[in-house]
Amino acid sequence: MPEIGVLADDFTGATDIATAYASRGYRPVVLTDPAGEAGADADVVVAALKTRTAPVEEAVAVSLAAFDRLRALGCERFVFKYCSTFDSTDRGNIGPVLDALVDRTGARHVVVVPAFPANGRTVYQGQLFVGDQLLENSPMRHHPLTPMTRSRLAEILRPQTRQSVGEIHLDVVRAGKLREAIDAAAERYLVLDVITDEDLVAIAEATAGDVLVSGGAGLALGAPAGGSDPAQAWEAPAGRRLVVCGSASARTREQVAYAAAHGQPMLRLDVPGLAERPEEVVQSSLDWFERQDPASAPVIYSVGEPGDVRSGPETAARTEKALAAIVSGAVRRGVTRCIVAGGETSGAVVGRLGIAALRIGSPIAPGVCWAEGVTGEGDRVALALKSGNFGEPGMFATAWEVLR
Ligand SMILES: Nc1ncnc2c1ncn2[C@@H]1O[C@H](COP(=O)(O)OP(=O)(O)O)[C@@H](O)[C@H]1O
Ligand SMILES: O=C(O)[C@@H](O)C(=O)COP(=O)(O)O
Repeated sequence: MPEIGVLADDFTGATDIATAYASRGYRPVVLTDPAGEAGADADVVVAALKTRTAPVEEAVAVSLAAFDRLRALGCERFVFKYCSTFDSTDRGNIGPVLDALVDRTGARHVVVVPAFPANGRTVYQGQLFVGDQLLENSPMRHHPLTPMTRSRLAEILRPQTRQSVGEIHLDVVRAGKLREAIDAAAERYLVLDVITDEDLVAIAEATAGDVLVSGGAGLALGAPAGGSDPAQAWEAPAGRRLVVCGSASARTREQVAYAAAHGQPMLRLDVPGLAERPEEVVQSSLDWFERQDPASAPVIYSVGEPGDVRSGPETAARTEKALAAIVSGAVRRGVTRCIVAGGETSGAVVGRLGIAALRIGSPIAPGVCWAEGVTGEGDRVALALKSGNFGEPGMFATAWEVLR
């Protein structure tokens, strides 16, 4: 029977926190279709949602439905997983989803912990840093869907919620009386400072009895050790490889540049062409893929440099749809192993493939792992759903090595 239910607001976030739980000795399963089955041995069930940029009402409805499903599966403690860079806007839905989950669970306090030190996300004096930069000065400032122009988390969250938001700073997190500080706080949501993994352990210990916590995969990294073998490698299906990138993030652009410099076949998706002739663009991309050396790992990407990002509300959705159609076509042409860069993009790809659940396999980098699913047509595929800003620059070439 699962104990922990996670609502992840995008698909890369879902495999990010699932791989963190696996590294702590838990047996997570990621449900990419809320109606999917968790399996008998899962102790953590992660519901992968595509709500990060959804309108508030839709995000709340989808999250509550997933919460009810997790509770029906037996989960008793819940994690609302959002991005380690707190991706949202004033009209964003982290606040409204939290409010709705508070109503459902009756939680008196909910911690807000996006920090993920291994990936450079830390919180100090309530401000989120990416490496040595404040969030607002980091490349997240230019994200096509959720540009982050402030760094103080309480200031980002307050306009989104009807609840009060406070902060608990590092000296208190480290003083050994964090539970008392949380209980004494007047505010409902509490932004916690975190600089190291030890701080995450202190937070996990202090909140072990909380019905609801919120944050990034760091919440799982601090969790007490579970009972199973962390190495859950499975045999990857034989077949062709493909990398698709719908992420405009700085790290993905570095990975694209690295792959190009190291001889991987590269195709830049014709994003402007999608407006007029989407099917033709998808078909010509698949024709290009078929012409590549079957032993290679071709890369199809939509942003090589920041100037490639096209504005317009339809462009992002069109690009996601095209990349999803390309992966689906490529799977029909023998692809069994695929890296997908970008959270929204990953949601579109997994949805199009008709995969209901993902089993977690070998870790690739902090926050990134191989995951296995079965498509609606019955094909077994290995996917690495990579957050835009995660992974080493060379991972499009090296990630395959950890796949058995
Ligand atoms: N050239 C482009 N112009 C405009 N939007 C794009 C372009 N390429 C990708 N996008 C969109 O940008 C969004 C990137 O979000 P996502 O896939 O979550 O990446 P990340 O993980 O970096 O946030 C997607 O909706 C994608 O379709
Ligand atoms: O917490 C994180 O940073 C990731 O798990 C995450 O949510 C990634 O989102 P994208 O960068 O949009 O892939």
